[in-house]
Amino acid sequence: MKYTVLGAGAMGLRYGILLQEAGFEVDFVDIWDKQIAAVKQQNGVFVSRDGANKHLVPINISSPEDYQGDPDVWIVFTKQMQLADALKRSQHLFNDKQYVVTAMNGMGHIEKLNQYFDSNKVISGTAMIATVLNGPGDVDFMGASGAGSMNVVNQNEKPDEMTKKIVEEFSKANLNPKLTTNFQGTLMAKVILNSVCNTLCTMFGIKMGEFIQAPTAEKLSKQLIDEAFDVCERAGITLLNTREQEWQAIKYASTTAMPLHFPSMYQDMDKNRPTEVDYINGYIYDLGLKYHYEASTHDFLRNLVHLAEFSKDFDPKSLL
Ligand SMILES: NC(=O)C1=CN([C@@H]2O[C@H](COP(=O)(O)OP(=O)(O)OC[C@H]3O[C@@H](n4cnc5c(N)ncnc54)[C@H](OP(=O)(O)O)[C@@H]3O)[C@@H](O)[C@H]2O)C=CC1
Ligand SMILES: CC(C)(CO)C(=O)C(=O)O
Repeated sequence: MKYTVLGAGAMGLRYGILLQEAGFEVDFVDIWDKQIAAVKQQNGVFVSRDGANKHLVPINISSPEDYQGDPDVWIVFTKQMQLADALKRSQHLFNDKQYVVTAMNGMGHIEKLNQYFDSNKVISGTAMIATVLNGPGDVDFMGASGAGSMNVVNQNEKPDEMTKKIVEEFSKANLNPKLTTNFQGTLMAKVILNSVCNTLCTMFGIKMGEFIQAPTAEKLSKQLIDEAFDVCERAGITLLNTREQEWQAIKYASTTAMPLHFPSMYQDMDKNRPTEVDYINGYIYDLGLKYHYEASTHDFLRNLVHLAEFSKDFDPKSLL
């Protein structure tokens, strides 16, 4: 099938290049001008694995306004804050026969996708695949080839032939997809993992492998897991994991799967960009409020991340 990636950043490049290398036709569309300019100027993307073996991979990249393709499947991987703009600028390229796949972190993206794609054509998921964009046109795939994995779930929870074909092609691309039929429970399980690993590693500027060795890691994680599970129970969401399995998933990711990874939220904070915390810890807190429950630790952490964002932007000279 033919794929077009919308959002050719770290994860968009990872998915698109792995599919391209597996023999599928892939184009890339981005709203980030510097990325398009760098890729065009150097005739491709520099790809490394764990910081080594940097090599140039040719790709087709355009802005939405310049793109003319008609893919079978869109793969959407923007940051949550960029999605509305990316979809609006690309809307002339969408049609009723196309499917859309996304494994963005946080929550908020599905409603935006549904403004352009029928829920029967929306396939979401979660990616345990760590990737770093060093800068425009330069991406680092973290972890050994084939090490990451993902969950795939239809918004309508009814996998059709097209879904099975996408899963088959993603398997050929070494993305290790696992099909589930619990939409909210699959997505929220990843939101909870990110609400622990991404947020705490970002606050302290540490890698996941460092966080998990801290004597307080289990206590901190379990407090956040418990609050998030309390919210989901009130919202009627049956999570994919039990509380204990969620903690084990965090331990496995941090100890074994990606100990050297700075989560994507840290990468944003480090480069003075806004983070996705409102779509992760903030989403959990806001969902709880709808059911008269305050996930106050998630709210406190969300506000700490915002304080850190603010302090990064703050000019101390303004105090003089
Ligand atoms: N990276 C990862 O390991 C994982 C990420 N995800 C999720 O996937 C989605 C896409 O995230 P991801 O692919 O990480 O993000 P991107 O790599 O797409 O983010 C890149 C964006 O950041 C901005 N940017 C500006 N300057 C730089 C720079 N020097 N280096 C890098 N980026 C710059 C640009 O937007 P602008 O100029 O407008 O700020 C650019 O479009 C998110 O929802 C994320 O949470 C999920 C699993 C793993
Ligand atoms: C790779 C992983 C799972 C780490 O939490 C992630 O989702 C991220 O970096 O945003």
